Amino acid sequence: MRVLETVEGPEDLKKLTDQQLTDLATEIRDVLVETVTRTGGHLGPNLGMVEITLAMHRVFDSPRDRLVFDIGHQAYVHKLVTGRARSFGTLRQEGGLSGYPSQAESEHDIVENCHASTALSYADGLAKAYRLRGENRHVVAVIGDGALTGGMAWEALNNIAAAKDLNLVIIVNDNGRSYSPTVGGLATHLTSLRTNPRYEKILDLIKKNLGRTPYVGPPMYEVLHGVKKGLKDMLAPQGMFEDLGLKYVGPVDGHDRNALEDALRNAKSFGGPVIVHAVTKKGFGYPAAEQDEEDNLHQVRPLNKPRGWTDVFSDELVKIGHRRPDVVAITAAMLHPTGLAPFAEEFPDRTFDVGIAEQHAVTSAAGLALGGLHPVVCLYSTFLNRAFDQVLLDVALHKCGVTFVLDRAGVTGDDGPTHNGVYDMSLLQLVPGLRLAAPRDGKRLQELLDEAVDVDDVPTALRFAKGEVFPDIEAIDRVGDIDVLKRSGNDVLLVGIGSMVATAMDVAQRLEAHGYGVTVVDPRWVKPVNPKLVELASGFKLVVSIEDNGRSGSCGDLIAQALRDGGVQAPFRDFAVPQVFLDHAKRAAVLQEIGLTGQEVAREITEQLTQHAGHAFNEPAGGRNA
Ligand SMILES: Cc1ncc(C[n+]2csc(CCOP(=O)(O)OP(=O)(O)O)c2C)c(N)n1
Ligand SMILES: CC(=O)[C@@H](O)[C@H](O)COP(=O)(O)O
Ligand SMILES: [Mg+2]
Repeated sequence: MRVLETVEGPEDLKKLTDQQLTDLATEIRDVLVETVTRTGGHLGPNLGMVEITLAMHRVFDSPRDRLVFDIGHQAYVHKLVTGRARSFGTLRQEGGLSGYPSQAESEHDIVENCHASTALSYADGLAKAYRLRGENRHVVAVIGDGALTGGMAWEALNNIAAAKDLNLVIIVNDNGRSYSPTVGGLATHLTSLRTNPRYEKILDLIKKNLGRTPYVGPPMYEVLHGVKKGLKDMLAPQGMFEDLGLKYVGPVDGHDRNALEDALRNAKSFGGPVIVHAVTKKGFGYPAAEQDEEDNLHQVRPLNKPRGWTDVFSDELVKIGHRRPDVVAITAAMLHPTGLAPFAEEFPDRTFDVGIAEQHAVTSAAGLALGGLHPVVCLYSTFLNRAFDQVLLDVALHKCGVTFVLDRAGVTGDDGPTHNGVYDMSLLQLVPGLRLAAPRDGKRLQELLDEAVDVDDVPTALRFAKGEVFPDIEAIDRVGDIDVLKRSGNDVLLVGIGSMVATAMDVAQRLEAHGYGVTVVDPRWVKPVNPKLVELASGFKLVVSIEDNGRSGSCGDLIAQALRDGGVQAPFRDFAVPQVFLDHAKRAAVLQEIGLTGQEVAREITEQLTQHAGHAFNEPAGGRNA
């Protein structure tokens, strides 16, 4: 029987011998590789978290002690040792285990958000709550070196450093990488802490001569740690964490479970906030992941992926880069996944990776624009959420010609509710002056990107879906900036937005089969609403919009407003994403679930038309029948 099969929960870990724990770590790595290469998910990060997770669960008592994982993509081992080994094969599948912590799955899971740099703030709050409630419980936060480049982490550290009596242990999982090499002064500093050669040599000397320090409790550890610390202070720069007033333990070999347990026990007994700096290797124990210089195994994806929206963007931006020396690109630690690597290859001096720091990325872009350049800020749609104020007041207020390229917009699916890019059009429609485009296919993405970078007096934004780019849908006519894609009559005007234009064409076919005359248009620039769209709408019995954005504050809202303001009498109906957190599943399954399919939309429109057959629709112009 495998050791893993004997582990139903953390208590079982505490009974295992050293050899059994070593065997367990091997078994866990085998399960991770076998499962994640099949289901997709975060292989590299979790291979690096095996020993840290085992040590955490052996030293602390989850769920009484709370374990918080930053981003949460590194919690697979935690799931395996908290009763979910048997269901681990359902990882990221519809109805199966989430790829992130989930309160519904286990009492051991508490933080589900996988937007980076939040763990220390959650932990700060939890530790304060336990202190105020008089509960003697520890909080352990695991944060990666990448997530530590996020500003929110430093807001939390600033508070934690001043709170000497918080039972809080922060494990910095330092593997030197995020979704690309971790950047900035922090990365350099962490490197200096972990790789001072003289310090390392003397450290090895101590380890060899003193052997493995038997666990003799804090006194001996303090003595040895003092010796090590003295060496480090003498040989390595004073750690910034200690400069902040935080107790710092490390660097600890993040794959030496015994050393980790010693460090965590010492931290646990300290009675105040402690940073344990664990040095790990992303992908540890699986050579393909260890040598993964482009982080392709950070998130395992299908091999030989078809040409995607990201590829189209990536190629077009390089072309623009050649003809426009003022165009520069910014990424927030996502150089490869946002397709900026080719641009960085061609124009290394015009590519800025700011770390996981979207707020800084946006306002730095404002600075670049004010300095006479045209920045292209490349983010996943969902990560723009945290930089809304910067878009509004740092960019748009100053009428900066910044172009935002929002990849993974719309329902993305597998990564669950915190990765669906269904808020960007709602947020951006609030921004005065900002122009927003939603390309329906690769050719329009190229066109609209070229148009966007030519706008220098207001911000522009493009948003497109995750995955394979859609086949080009050519226009049969153009009304102003609006592409007319189909024209068979004036019963229904279908306004398709971006990636949902293909769905609108499907709806049109289904309606025509019921004898209705349908016109399908793609506005291309969805904000501001094109006045020509209002003119066009006045000649129809029903106006419908279909989009892959949240319904609240949707493009549909904007169109409804424009129709009302334009005095259009035709009733209006918008189809969008309902205001709920959507569980993880494939994109198509999620769209089916929320009724955002050609079949369902056509059914609802036919029902409405049938109900009102022959009558003047009783809804006021721009009214919402949905
Ligand atoms: C706000 C935000 N921006 C970007 C991401 C995308 N993302 C997911 S994992 C990751 C890298 C995290 O690096 P690190 O914290 O060092 O953890 P590691 O994967 O190295 O274990 C990034 C950038 C995110 N989750 N949240
Ligand atoms: C960047 C990030 O958060 C990923 O780790 C997440 O899983 C999204 O993955 P894709 O890059 O495949 O959209
Ligand atoms: Mg990292």
